Amino acid sequence: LDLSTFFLGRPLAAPLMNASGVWCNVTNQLNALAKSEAGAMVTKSCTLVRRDGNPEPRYHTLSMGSINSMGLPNEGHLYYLDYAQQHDYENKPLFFSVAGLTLDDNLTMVAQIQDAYTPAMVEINLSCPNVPGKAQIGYDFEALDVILAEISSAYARPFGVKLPPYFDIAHFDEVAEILNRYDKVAFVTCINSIGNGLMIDINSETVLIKPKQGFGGIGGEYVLPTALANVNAFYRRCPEKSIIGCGGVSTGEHVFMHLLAGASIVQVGTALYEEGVDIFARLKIELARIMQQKGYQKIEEYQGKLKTI
Ligand SMILES: O=C(O)c1[nH]c(=O)[nH]c(=O)c1I
Repeated sequence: LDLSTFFLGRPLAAPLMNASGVWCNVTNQLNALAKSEAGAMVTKSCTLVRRDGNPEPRYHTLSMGSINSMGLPNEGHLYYLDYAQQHDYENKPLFFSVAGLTLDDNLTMVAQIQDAYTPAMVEINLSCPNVPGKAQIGYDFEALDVILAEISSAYARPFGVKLPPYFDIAHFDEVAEILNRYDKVAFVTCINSIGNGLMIDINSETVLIKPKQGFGGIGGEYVLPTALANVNAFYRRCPEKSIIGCGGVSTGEHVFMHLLAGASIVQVGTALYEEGVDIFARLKIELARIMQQKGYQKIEEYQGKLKTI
């Protein structure tokens, strides 16, 4: 079965890629993604200069997902720009995740990316929940408007945004209204982890991760319903934009749900962290089997066609 599809006019062998932050911090991880069955790939969100991130333990596997407070550890934007310059874009598209600590840092980074004439597509991360003292831009609607205006005028090409999960219809309406003011925002990636969860070890009566008194972003099975809702909410509200789905994916059925909800590409985070890059081959087989059972030849036949009652 043919799992090929298109994203912003570029061909993808499969609608699957990593979630930023997972298996994409350093070159050997990125090379493994480039060699994997993923149809696209994205770099770890980067800052202007290299960061160690938060003290460890900062990631923990949970019964139905994960909790993390990595703290934006990354090699600095020039490291990923070097990687982008040597990437084989015929093999698969590369997305470049940017998470500047200030608006100026974001503008400096996108200017450097623009000057490098790299085919990589920029995903502005507006939803990192784990940098102490930094509120998520995605939850500050005025700051969201300002950063989109500033980047739209500084960066001449289409770009995307990585949003936090929203939980209120009024917020879907308000954020979509802001996004729709910016034609250059070509895609929206929903969702980032559900911020500032807490899990407890009852034997030691202790939290599981060291940073932020144990508070961290929640991923995995726990977030699937929230991820599907955010994908579908923005798919319905932003008809001119493409949606990248992220959250709760570990099987072909989850991929199918995200595609039905309106995603064009589906990202894998927690399950990729746990299983490794071979997960993409497994998800392709499982998705192909579901399509075969339903008599679908192409993804476009059902993509975004979720029925209501
Ligand atoms: O702690 C992190 O590095 C992190 N962790 C997340 O769960 N989402 C993010 O966007 C980031 I930048």
